[in-house]
Amino acid sequence: MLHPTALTKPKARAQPSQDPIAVLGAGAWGTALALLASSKGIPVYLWARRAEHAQAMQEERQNQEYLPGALFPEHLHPTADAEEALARAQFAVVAVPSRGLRETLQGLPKAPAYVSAVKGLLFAENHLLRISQVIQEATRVDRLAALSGPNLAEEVARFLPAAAVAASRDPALAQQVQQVFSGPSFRVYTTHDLVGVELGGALKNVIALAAGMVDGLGLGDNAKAALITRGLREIIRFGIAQGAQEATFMGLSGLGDLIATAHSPLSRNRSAGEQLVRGRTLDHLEAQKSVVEGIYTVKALHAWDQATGADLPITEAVYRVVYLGADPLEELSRLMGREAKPE
Ligand SMILES: NC(=O)C1=CN([C@@H]2O[C@H](COP(=O)(O)OP(=O)(O)OC[C@H]3O[C@@H](n4cnc5c(N)ncnc54)[C@H](O)[C@@H]3O)[C@@H](O)[C@H]2O)C=CC1
Ligand SMILES: O=C(CO)COP(=O)(O)O
Repeated sequence: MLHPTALTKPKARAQPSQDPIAVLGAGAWGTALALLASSKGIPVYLWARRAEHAQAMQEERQNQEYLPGALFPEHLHPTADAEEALARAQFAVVAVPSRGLRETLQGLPKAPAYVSAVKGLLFAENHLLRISQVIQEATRVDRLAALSGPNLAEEVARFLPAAAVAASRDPALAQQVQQVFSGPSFRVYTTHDLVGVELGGALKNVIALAAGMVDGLGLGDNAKAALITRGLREIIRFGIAQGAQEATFMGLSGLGDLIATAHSPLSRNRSAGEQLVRGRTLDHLEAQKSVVEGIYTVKALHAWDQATGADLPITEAVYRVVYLGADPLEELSRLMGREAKPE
């Protein structure tokens, strides 16, 4: 059911000139993106790895498992047949969690271009890999983009207003993505800063874990504002060292996503942080049905920090709480007691 304040959903109009897209991964976010494009009349093939999941979505015309209640428009075609999904796709949106992504892509037919909707990072063979790099390695396709921003899937699927940024070094691809997903409830900007957009989306999950810890410990709004601000500074410092542009992190995929994720009760990363300080175990969080990407991103960043000596104090504190069982209040005093310096 539509939220009373939802913007007018566009009437499904057939646009035969628009080629289909494939969405790989029928979780909450893949499904929300599929809804956005298909509600504009663009044929969307939503690929699920499990045949029974695809079949259930075909019969129920919704994704009961990951996004219940959002009914599928006629142009949304759930399928477990990757050949069918990718046959005529102008591009494939990748919405599979970072773990298992490489193996998943290696087993599928190729698309002419890929758009990462994944907010994660991998560390392998002493290298930190952004998701577009993992996609490139797995598919050998060079036309790559990322779509990122403050986009909680449940809100996007209810056609509540939201905005995102489509990043690609190929301006035509960024515009293609912009055109496919733009609509009355979803405004898409473009940028060429693929590195910045991917890093902003991935690293904010670590700060969201910390924000959840602040909530769980009842440390207050001043503490959370300080964490978000200093967390953003940490993201910017790291991002610039990786070749990103500072301005990108002040945009939707940096500050914007941090605000949404660090505050929203819908964010799985924020609530994972809250649950951890209230005694939930890492095993429990990993066993949950829905992915908590920050848990893996913080591990990858820690490995990178160990290998290179990057300066990531908040990230390291989160790592120690999540993986070493450190006391979050001790980690906080360690952060508060760091050497005094100018802002
Ligand atoms: N949920 C959200 O609000 C948003 C999520 N994202 C990002 O999108 C990505 C996907 O997230 P969600 O759709 O929310 O996750 P989800 O947990 O709702 O669904 C994950 C989907 O991937 C499948 N899957 C799980 N492990 C797999 C594997 N090893 N190989 C192939 N498929 C696998 C699951 O069956 C499920 O269909 C994540 O990187 C997340 O950070 C980005 C923006 C918003
Ligand atoms: O990336 C998101 C919102 O932009 C979703 O955050 P969670 O994965 O924490 O739910």
